[in-house]
Amino acid sequence: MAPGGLNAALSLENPVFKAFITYAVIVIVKTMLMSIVTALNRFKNKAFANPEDARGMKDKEGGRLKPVTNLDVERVRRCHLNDLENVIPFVLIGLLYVATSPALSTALLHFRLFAGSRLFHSVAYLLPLPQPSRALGFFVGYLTTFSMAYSTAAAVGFAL
Ligand SMILES: N[C@@H](CCC(=O)N[C@@H](CS)C(=O)NCC(=O)O)C(=O)O
Repeated sequence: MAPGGLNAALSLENPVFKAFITYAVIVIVKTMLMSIVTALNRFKNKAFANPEDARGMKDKEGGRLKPVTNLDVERVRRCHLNDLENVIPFVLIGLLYVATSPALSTALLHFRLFAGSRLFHSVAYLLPLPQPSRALGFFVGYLTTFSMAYSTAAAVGFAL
């Protein structure tokens, strides 16, 4: 723990905390944008989740649009869910990690690897790129968060 303890670690004077806030905001906003990408794909494919969402829109025969499952929309939804499965642990573990006052260079390496891997995961999922591209994006991010979790637990001496 740095001199000044938890207050100093979780202060805007701490460059590690400031870097964490920046990268956390990037991956959270990126996750939020998946809702917009989902909505755009719903309109593009006329694939709505609820009857009321398709109000005023007609099918090819001029009838009322019925809710349908669309492969493209489902792909975006899985990508969004995968972000949630990974970004939430990163943000929670990241806060604990910052509290242990890691070196700035080590912390930045973790934050950049995580953010870069999540952006790559989405590109690989949405284009899509051939596997194992997406799996690589997933595992780099997953292992990065795991490494932060291990460092955090080690910093407190695995105090069970
Ligand atoms: N919830 C995930 C757990 C495993 C995982 O995240 N795998 C990565 C690499 S293959 C992935 O992109 N899965 C696709 C997905 O979550 O839709 C799944 O069902 O696949």
